[in-house]
Amino acid sequence: MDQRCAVGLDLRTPLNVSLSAFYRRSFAYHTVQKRMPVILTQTIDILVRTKENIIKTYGEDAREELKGVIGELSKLKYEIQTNKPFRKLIGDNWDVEQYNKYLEHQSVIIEHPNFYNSIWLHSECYMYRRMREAFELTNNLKDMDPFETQKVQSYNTAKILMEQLGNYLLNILEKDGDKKTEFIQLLKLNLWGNKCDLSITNGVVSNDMEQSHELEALNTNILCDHSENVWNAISTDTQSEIIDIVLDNAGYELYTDLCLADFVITNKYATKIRFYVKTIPWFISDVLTKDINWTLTQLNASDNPTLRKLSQRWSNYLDSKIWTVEEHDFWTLPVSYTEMISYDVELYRKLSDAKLVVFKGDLNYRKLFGEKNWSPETPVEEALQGFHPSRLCSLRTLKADIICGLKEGLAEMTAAKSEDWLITGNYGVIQYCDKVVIV
Ligand SMILES: O=P(O)(O)OC[C@H]1O[C@](O)(CO)[C@@H](O)[C@@H]1O
Ligand SMILES: [Mn+2]
Repeated sequence: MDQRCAVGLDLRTPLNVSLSAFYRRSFAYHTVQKRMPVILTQTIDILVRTKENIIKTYGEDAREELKGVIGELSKLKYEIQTNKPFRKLIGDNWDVEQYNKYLEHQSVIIEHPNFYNSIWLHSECYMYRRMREAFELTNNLKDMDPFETQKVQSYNTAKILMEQLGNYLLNILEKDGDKKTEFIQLLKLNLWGNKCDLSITNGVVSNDMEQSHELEALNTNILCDHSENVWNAISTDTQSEIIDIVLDNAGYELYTDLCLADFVITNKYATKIRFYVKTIPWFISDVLTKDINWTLTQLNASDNPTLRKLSQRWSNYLDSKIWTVEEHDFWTLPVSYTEMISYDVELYRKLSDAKLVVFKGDLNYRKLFGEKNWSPETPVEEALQGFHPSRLCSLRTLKADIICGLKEGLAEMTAAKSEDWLITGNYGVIQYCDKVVIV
């Protein structure tokens, strides 16, 4: 464990120590203090505003239950604001047991784990899992996604960008261009798709991406660019023909993921792509299976021929199992990926069968690199702390104060240009790590 208990409040996070709201100058503190209560307030607001629609969809019996859910969410907000200790989760799912075991283990290390003395990952995941619990314990609202309204808005905001990217994709799929250049271009477009995330904006849909026609200009903000290594990893033959993509957000980001996957399949760099989704509503915008189906239906109903064409191509990939959607509860546990082997060894083995595993987004980054305040020059291989199921790639725009794998001095230079460089989503990394075999 780290020295959280040994240092006073009001400090920046010490090096090599777990991120936590215990450190007042951290983004974790700001998140627990300001952002998490706002997310709960907004979710409650939406439920209240759309009450009649919800009842129409889920039936009259849902009326009282919805009240109960709103009550639970308000209670949770109060618990955060008054820093109450975490309680055990209720339910019979596998993940409930894992959360409770984890809490028990934490209680041995820290007295009464709570939002401000726990590892940030635990505090934040606990909030989303508690939100889920409120729905799960009802009879009629079990399947409800409280973030659906925001996801729909986000999809609608991105339509113009989707058309542009769709035209570009169909064009490069038809012509005999330089595949490496095209792949790297798509990879970078995909990276910037991660700027569109709803939890960082507290659920507010920004039209940032819509305005930014010059995505190219953003590429100068890639602080570590291993695109060439990623290209080499996909374009050289290995025993495996599978590429795994651990998805992050629905909306424009998901669309960029599907575009990249189409390019990979059409050009035969893999024969199969497995998309890993969350099994419960998560960090507002994270992809669930139903979001993929919904997206394809929307694209198919579009008045734009490019979007319709892509939807048909992608539905065919799914029907013929060239693309599959994979559900595992592990992804929403409050633990880092070094712990995957002990929580879900089958999943670790499954990832090992892929020729490359692509991790999308900021939260995956935090989990890949153990939610620690690394010195920015720490090599990626070291910060992975033994998590090497296969060749790994992380595409992430910076939205949390954790970073590794940067060249000497780059962190300081970037901070001098932009004080908030770690959290605005304006900077990105494309980081690659070869499979490391420990003998
Ligand atoms: O969708 P992403 O890229 O994983 O980002 C989730 C966001 O939520 C946060 O956890 C903050 O609450 C950040 O780490 C990150 O900005
Ligand atoms: Mn996300």
